[in-house]
Amino acid sequence: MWPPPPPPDESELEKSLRIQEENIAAARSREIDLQIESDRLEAQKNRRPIRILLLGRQPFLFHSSMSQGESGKSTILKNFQFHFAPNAFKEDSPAWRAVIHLNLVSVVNFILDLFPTSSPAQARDGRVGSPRNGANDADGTATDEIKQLKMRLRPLREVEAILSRRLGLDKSLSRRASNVTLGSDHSSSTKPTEIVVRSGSGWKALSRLRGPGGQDRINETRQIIAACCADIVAVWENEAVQSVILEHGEFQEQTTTFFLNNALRICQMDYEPTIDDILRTRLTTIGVEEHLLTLEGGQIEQRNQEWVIYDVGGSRTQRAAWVPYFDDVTAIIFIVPLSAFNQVLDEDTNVNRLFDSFQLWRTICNSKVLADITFIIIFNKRDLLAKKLEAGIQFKDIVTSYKDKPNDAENVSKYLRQKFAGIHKELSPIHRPLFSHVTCAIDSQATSIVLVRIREILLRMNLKDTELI
Ligand SMILES: Nc1nc2c(ncn2[C@@H]2O[C@H](COP(=O)(O)OP(=O)(O)OP(=O)(O)O)[C@@H](O)[C@H]2O)c(=O)[nH]1
Ligand SMILES: [Mg+2]
Repeated sequence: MWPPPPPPDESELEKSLRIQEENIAAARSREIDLQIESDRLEAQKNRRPIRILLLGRQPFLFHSSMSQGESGKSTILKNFQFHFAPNAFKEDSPAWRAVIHLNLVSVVNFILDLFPTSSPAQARDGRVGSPRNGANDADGTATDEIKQLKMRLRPLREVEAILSRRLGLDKSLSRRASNVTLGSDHSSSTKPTEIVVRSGSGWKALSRLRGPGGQDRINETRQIIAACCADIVAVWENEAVQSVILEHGEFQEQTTTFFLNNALRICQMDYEPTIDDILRTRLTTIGVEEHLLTLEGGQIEQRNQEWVIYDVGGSRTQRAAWVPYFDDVTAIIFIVPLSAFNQVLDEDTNVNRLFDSFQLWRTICNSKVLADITFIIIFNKRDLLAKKLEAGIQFKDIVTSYKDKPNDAENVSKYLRQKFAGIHKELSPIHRPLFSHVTCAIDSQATSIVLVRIREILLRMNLKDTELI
């Protein structure tokens, strides 16, 4: 017990000396406490942030066809933010709402553009069509219902323009097949706009800005979308639209159909994006994006730990840009889209995407600069792999070494894990660990289990690096 009780026969002088000593000791103790606290804060400040490089394939943006959904780097990043920094993630909600609205509106505009109000032949001759209700005319002109919807939904053009501007959308990179119609060459592209944002453009902050009329204009778009709700739903439910969509398998794969299926909810004035909605957004970023994440939960030693996550472009032309980021990273998370096994590269249609991932993985494993770095592989898009295999696509037709193993997602994932682990082992002169996980990044619940494991690995590696263990 401090201070100890006074001796029973203490004189006045002894008492005053004792109190003086006790005060000095108490002040000293306070000083020590303050020093400990300040050392702790200093250590925290100097604590090395965990640096993570997210690698995987990225689209090659200057190809004439629309790029397909990629490995899911940004989706994994969103999962990290949602699980480990939920408050900061929530603050971005208005920005995500704008992106979701833009995803929805651009796909609606795209669909409407597929139906010309007059056929190309009529447009040439100046003839007026005689469309039938309920189905698309044989010559590709819009039906009466679609014509009316097109007219009523005209304000969505302005909404798309406003949202694109507010989000800093890069027009020179975003391609849209607005001149593609069913009456003309619809085989060339039936995919909606690819929304492209240049890295570092601070789009989240931009969409929140209260610049001259900034927030007002965003609110205006929300009102227009709410007013158009019934017509947007009608477009999606229209028979002619559905038959066009069904015809084109590629469109089916687009996550944008998710927003159309949920249009009624998303178009409400009081709509707040859910995590599922946010994980489905499609926002292609080119260049290197740096994201700072301050852990909000976890164990005491993990709290306020800073993570810097680099989302790095993966197309062949962008790979030289990676090199400066290799320095000083704690870990590389390499993302392989499992479903890409039967797709080719946009930039070279002779190269299968899966084989390109093998090649890329070889390069990374071979790199001397990366010799001491922790490697984590995420095999993503398990759901889409399962869908393709269930639809009858044979994995062994593309990867012949698979031979007669069962054509299901579990066995194919296992096989690919072994393949990638084999390359890693072959290219590691001395033993180094490899952590691999299979995910479906749009399933936040299931992904959280993987992320918690990754966090443990990263913290362990970081402590080892700073020689604390
Ligand atoms: N079905 C399914 N879709 C996914 C999965 N992971 C990501 N997606 C979707 O795939 C699309 C592309 O994902 P992104 O995370 O943007 O891919 P990325 O690697 O960042 O792509 P780029 O930035 O273009 O290189 C998004 O619309 C995601 O919602 C998954 O596991 N399953
Ligand atoms: Mg991305």
